[in-house]
Amino acid sequence: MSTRTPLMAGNWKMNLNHLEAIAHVQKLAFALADKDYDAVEVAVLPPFTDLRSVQTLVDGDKLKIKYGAQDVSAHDSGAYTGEISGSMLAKLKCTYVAIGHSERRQYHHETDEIVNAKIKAAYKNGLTPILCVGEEESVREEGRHVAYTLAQVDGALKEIPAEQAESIVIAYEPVWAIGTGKVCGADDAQEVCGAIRGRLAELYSQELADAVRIQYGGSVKSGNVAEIMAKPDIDGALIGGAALDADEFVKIVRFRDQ
Ligand SMILES: O=C(CO)COP(=O)(O)O
Repeated sequence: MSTRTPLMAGNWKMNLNHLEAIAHVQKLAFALADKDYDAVEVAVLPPFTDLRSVQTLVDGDKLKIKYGAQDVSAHDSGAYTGEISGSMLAKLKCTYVAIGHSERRQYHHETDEIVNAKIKAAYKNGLTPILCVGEEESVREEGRHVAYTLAQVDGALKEIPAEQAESIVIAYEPVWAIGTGKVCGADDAQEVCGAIRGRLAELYSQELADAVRIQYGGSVKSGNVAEIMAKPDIDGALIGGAALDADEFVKIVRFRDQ
């Protein structure tokens, strides 16, 4: 029986301004009870411009909800126009930072080397990375999805010591299932999440692999989350569209009731 606490994280992507963010987090805080947080860790990943407002709300009302960013610069500081450093996120008391989301890989040409550098920047600043991996549809059609995803894991974790890697969260998000309504079958998701855990055992140790949380992401909704969460190597979900609806996100957090 796993002792891993499930992590349900809402990736808002480029949605909700800071005023909408406050209203949304207040709704979540109102709906979620202490027993929800005992069963599940709940996090939101708003746009950078919302983080200060979310921090003020979470700190002021002592909310149990965690928050983090959707990306971080690989650099410490300096002439990097438009970038946000790990120390800036740490100053806002972010817990998490998503790294290597497929939309960053696709639209911003982030390679495994860049992802690796960003993971190092996150750990340097005490942030917990949510490393996103997953294959495009063509790769799955060719039956190379496991090898492809494991190569992304290898690249991202290069030179990351066990003392750091033991806290990482890995989100398996098959690109073809993101925002498409095409959810990956629970067995297919388990296949890759199980393989990721196996790779962590090879790279580090079985003990470390057993401690790391592996999420599934891609068209997760209240109607499919229970089936996905029933799989032994899936420890939570990274939720896009459905996380923008507070009622739906709360239902996902309460996946055991679905
Ligand atoms: O990319 C995702 C979360 O990071 C998933 O997005 P959807 O839940 O909208 O498919």
